[in-house]
Amino acid sequence: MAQTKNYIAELNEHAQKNHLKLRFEDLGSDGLDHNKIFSQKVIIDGKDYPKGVGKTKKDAKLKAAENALRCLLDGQDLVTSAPVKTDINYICWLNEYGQRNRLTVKPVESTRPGPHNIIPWCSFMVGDEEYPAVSGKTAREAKEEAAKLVYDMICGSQTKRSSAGLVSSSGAGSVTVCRFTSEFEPLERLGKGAFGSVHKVRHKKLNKEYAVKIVCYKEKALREVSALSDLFHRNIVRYYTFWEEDTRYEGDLSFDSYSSSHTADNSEAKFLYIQMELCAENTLKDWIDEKNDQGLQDSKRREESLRIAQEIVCGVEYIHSKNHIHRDLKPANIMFGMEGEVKIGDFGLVTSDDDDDAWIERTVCKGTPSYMAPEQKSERQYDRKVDMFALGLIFFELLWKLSTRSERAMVKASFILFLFVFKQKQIINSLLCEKPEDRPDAGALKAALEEWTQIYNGQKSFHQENQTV
Ligand SMILES: Nc1ncnc2c1ncn2[C@@H]1O[C@H](COP(=O)(O)OP(=O)(O)OP(=O)(O)O)[C@@H](O)[C@H]1O
Repeated sequence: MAQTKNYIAELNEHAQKNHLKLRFEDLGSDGLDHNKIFSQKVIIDGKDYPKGVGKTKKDAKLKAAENALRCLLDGQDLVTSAPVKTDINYICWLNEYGQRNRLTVKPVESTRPGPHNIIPWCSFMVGDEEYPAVSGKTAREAKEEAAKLVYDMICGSQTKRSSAGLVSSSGAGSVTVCRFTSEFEPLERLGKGAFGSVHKVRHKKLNKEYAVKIVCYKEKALREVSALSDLFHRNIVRYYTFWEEDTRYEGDLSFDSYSSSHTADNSEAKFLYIQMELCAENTLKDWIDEKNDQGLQDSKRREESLRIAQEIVCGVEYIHSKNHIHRDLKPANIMFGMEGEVKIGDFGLVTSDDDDDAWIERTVCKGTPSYMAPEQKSERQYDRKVDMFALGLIFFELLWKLSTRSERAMVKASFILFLFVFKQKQIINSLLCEKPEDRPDAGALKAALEEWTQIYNGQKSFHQENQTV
């Protein structure tokens, strides 16, 4: 069962830390004895915060604390003592709420004798939940008041904020707080891919930085989340959580063209927000470009390349051990952690490879064309060896200045020379085999790289010793 957060304790702590004078005010109750509704509000340094309502005093207090915390942490405007005027049609809102959540919404209208005349009363049944009855001067007013009460209890009297990105409105009068901007402070947009964008954010309460990727729910997003949540490895970008929102973050202009083509005709379209560890801003693509600009095929580059190659293959071995195929390995999808360690990211095309021996039928042509294995471009059946082919090309780029596709093709053609120079014959040659079954798996590649490193280090120390004699 989902646990309610202790907003009262959190608010007390916040007030203590910031030397604020905090008190709760009991606003009494409404309704009949068996079906009362309680209200409370928070007053901090003499200022009122939105009231909280609930079926018990404790619920109302909790809701009031939650409302105040939201205001304080988001910097939301305070409510004034004057009632907030809204143009929300509460009955419409309630009907839409019922439709969205597949709950029946039924008004229960009645009349009760008053001191001078008959008074109309109304309450609502929403699903199995019976909300308190309230009275009005007319039957319509009683119904509206009853719907407003349900709205207050569900939304906690939060008033709609006008600033962009903080509230998402998903229908006439419907107001929901956007989790992205209420929990996080967006700092900058880090990247924009074909399906969405990635933002650097700060968690407001934890004061820690993360990356949040926002993608349209219907595309590759769920596959990405599901794979990431299976994976926990030093060389794979760490996943924390995801959530779904009806709308995109409004500060995210990258969706403008996307949303018009993908969501305009689909009011059901939702967005997934994926919270991940924040990596350094430079990807492996930037690393390669930088080395190529320096123009040297020096020993330092070879040493660093070897370390990077080893870490990539460790990550890939782990991905394969969990029966996943990445399918889009390329330098732009390989990032670095804050200590320089490799972090494989972008699991948007990941697929499962449950059967070790069988070639599973897959969608043709998924991945980035220039890194695709031959069978990935043309055949419906391929396996994890497509990742090994991409690794072969990545290793080439790590070691050599290959800036264009034609250069890459040329090096493949003058392969013998390349292999002779670097004694990498078996490894890279085998990774780029046309036939997937001839390519090594990640475990064999890792072992070969370790051997290569030992030989390289041995040669290096031999060379250094000879130079110092
Ligand atoms: N965890 C992260 N930390 C820092 N930057 C990140 C992180 N994840 C992604 N990025 C940045 O955002 C860019 C786009 O991310 P990503 O590749 O996941 O998006 P995408 O929409 O799947 O892209 P593509 O079109 O390449 O498939 C990356 O190239 C990288 O620069």
